[in-house]
Amino acid sequence: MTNQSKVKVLIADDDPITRMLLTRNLSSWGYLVFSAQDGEQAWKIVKSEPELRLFIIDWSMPKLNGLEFCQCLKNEQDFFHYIIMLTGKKGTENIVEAMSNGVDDFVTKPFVADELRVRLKVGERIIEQEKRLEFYANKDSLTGAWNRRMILNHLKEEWERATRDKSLLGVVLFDLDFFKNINDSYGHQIGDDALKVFCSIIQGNIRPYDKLGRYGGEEFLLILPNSDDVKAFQIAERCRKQIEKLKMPISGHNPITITASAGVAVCDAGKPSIHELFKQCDVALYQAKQQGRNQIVLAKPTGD
Ligand SMILES: Nc1nc2c(ncn2[C@@H]2O[C@H](COP(=O)(O)OP(=O)(O)OP(=O)(O)O)[C@@H](O)[C@H]2O)c(=O)[nH]1
Repeated sequence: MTNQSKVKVLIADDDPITRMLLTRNLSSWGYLVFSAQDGEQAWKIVKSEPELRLFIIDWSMPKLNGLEFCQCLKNEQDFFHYIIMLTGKKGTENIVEAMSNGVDDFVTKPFVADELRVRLKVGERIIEQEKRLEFYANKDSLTGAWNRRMILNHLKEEWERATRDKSLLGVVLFDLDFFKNINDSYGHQIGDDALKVFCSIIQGNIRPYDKLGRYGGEEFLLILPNSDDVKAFQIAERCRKQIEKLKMPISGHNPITITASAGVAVCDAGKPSIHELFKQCDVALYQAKQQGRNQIVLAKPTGD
């Protein structure tokens, strides 16, 4: 198993012997272990390892104790974490206090390895279920792009950030060309495949912090933080070229090609408003369709 495919676990304990025992056991069970000697160090690791979801945390630690660490996690990150508190404390009162403060499971030291192992497995199962729920709530199940609600949320967040930081924000509204013909000629399944291929091409051409979402049936919104009009246009054009070049194999037919048109608009330090920005994209997209499709049009700023 490569390190990339291993489940990550953060252990935080001020006792070096516990850390050593945990690291040895967890590594032999196939986990990728991150180790911290206090809550503050644990918090730093959380910031640099966003995929961490599973934690074994001591209660009494210097700087930030286990319960405070839990509160930070729950307050600052809106995805699910599974936290096992491994502590010298015992008894109902402590269990109630820990679990009322966001801890998911409670194990008293000294731990029994086999028991800890199955408790970690429970955590992994719950995290997997939560990830599946997150996916269905936030993503378009066909293409894996953000769904309409989420991409509009992201647009609002990025617009607010650009306003605050006085930075640029590029937005691209894509629409597949003559998509109805694809469905009518080859069936809905091929239409669905074309949507998936389209999205994978775009995802392969954007930066990790850019966001692609399905705005409507065959309309997709791409958010490009810190991109001026030249950069946003270039990214859209690069995607368009790759889409037009692709030959989609279809059984019983010659491979088909798909094309897309897009409108690009940019805001600078929150100007224009989201509403206007979107309108500009829409007008530019309409123009791209009118001019013959398979092209990108950069919106003309109209003032807000
Ligand atoms: N296969 C499939 N088709 C979809 C999906 N969502 C929307 N569509 C189809 O997309 C087509 C969009 O058609 P139109 O709005 O007429 O646009 P178009 O044919 O792409 O033409 P232009 O945009 O003018 O180039 C419709 O036939 C919808 O049924 C989907 O999830 N899967």
